[in-house]
Amino acid sequence: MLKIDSITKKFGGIVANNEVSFTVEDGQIVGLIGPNGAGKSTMFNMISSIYQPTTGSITFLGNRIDKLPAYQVAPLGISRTFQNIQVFKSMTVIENVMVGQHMQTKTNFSGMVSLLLGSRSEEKLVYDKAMSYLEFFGLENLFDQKAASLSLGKLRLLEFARAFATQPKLLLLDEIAAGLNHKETLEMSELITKVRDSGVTILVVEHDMDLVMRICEKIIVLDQGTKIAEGTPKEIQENEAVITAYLGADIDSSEIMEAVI
Ligand SMILES: Nc1ncnc2c1ncn2[C@@H]1O[C@H](COP(=O)(O)OP(=O)(O)OP(=O)(O)O)[C@@H](O)[C@H]1O
Repeated sequence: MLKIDSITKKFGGIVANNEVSFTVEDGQIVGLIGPNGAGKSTMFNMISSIYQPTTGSITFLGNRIDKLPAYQVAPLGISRTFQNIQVFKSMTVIENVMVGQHMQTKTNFSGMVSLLLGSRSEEKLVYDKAMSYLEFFGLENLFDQKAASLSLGKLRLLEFARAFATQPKLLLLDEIAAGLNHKETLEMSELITKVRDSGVTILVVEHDMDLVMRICEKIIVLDQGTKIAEGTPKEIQENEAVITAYLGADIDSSEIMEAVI
């Protein structure tokens, strides 16, 4: 589904990604991990075309996307959430999801605004569909609440629901569990798996190792811009380069995973 081929991204003298290559297969949940500053967000920003790579290529479903502007990449079937949640805080929960749906209807954004105002016959259809997304994410009882009034956990769910409502083929989740408590993180893990089971391929950037190890089939590890490991959760937990990158020291691998997890 997604092929990252020898991607390098430089910001002046800083090499944020250095010759990074990996693939994401259809139906997988893949984790992109690494210590702070490893280049994870930069990679996400290139896949969603916020940045263009300095060199290398990104292919999505057989099409080169690394030179496309972001507004052309999203309709191809890539959606994302952001580390700093980006929902419309003055809109209600259901309105946020309806806006997320606009790419999948014949209605453009201004049409969607009139739709939100209730002037189109398509409204009920879009509203009902939005409500079914809210039910999927357990947010249906909050449908008429302003997003600004939601807790962090519910806001993360709302952003997830809004991204899912665009009906992506590939969903990029950027630290979706950041700030969540243990119970919320467990629920988020189950939700991510449920979304994948509904037919969406998922790439996650995540610092919560418990979540990553539980849900990912494959994990890519970056350190200082360079890919240092790739493998199953078990392989990654036993990888010496990963252990050293996280703790900056040579210690026993059983200790590291306790420390990291
Ligand atoms: N727009 C930018 N301009 C200059 N340098 C940048 C820019 N974006 C990222 N960098 C640098 O690129 C490197 C990789 O940053 P990036 O944010 O991708 O890492 P990360 O793995 O996502 O880190 P974190 O886990 O802390 O979010 C860092 O040295 C960062 O300072």
